Amino acid sequence: MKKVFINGAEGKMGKAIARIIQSRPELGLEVSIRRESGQAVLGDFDVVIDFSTPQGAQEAFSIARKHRRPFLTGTTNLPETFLFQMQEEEKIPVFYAPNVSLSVYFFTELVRQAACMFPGYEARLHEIHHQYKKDAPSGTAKKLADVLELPYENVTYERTGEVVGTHTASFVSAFDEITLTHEAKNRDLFADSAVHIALWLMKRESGFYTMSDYAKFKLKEKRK
Ligand SMILES: NC(=O)C1=CN([C@@H]2O[C@H](COP(=O)(O)OP(=O)(O)OC[C@H]3O[C@@H](n4cnc5c(N)ncnc54)[C@H](O)[C@@H]3O)[C@@H](O)[C@H]2O)C=CC1
Ligand SMILES: O=C(O)C1=N[C@H](C(=O)O)C[C@H](O)C1
Repeated sequence: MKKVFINGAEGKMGKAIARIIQSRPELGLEVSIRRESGQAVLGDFDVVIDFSTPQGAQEAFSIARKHRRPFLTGTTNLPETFLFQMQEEEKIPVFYAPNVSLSVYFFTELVRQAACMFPGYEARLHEIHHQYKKDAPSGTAKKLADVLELPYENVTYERTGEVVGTHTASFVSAFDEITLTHEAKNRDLFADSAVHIALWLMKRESGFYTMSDYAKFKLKEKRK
């Protein structure tokens, strides 16, 4: 059994990840550490999965480096300096994605292609999330804004109810409008993917990995 250290363990994502690990023994994983803010880490672990806060992610990264264990974070709104630090990492495998879902990765590629297909159209982005979400716009919306070369200030957003996460890219002209929407219906979309990425990350060399690396691996695996 491989031991998983969940950082932000009592949060919405932390709990969903623990539930998936516990309900699927065939994955060969067990939760060995559940860390919340300020807690010391006692015990052994093979991989760190972090969904917490920017501060929590940086603490967990330091712990992963100290113990030389792979580190996966999906925490959003991370400072540029920390993103740079992760990108430069040479001691351990590190994975970061503002959205760990493969379907969102391919949705982002669709949006990239649509932007090429509709030059001269005005690109717009709108996202909707649950009332508890701390950052805005979402990490996913910022990634989509980068793809569309839109300033983050132009992204519109709503915070309401229990919405898991909806992202809409529109291409607008005076005569028509093309709309692409990804709607996450359940947080397990992210939690299940995070668990599979962690399994994959444990087999990687030291260095920095993103969804693009993971998607390439999955596509190759499918072709076999
Ligand atoms: N990359 C992705 O696919 C996804 C990313 N997220 C991101 O994950 C993060 C967490 O999301 P949720 O679980 O919804 O939030 P949440 O607020 O439900 O959970 C965060 C947890 O982190 C804990 N925490 C706070 N400071 C900490 C510290 N210093 N060390 C360890 N734990 C600490 C909190 O007590 C809480 O239990 C957010 O940044 C969110 O945007 C969420 C869903 C998917
Ligand atoms: O906080 C959330 O819930 C989510 N955060 C991520 C983001 O900021 O893009 C991903 C997902 O949309 C859910």
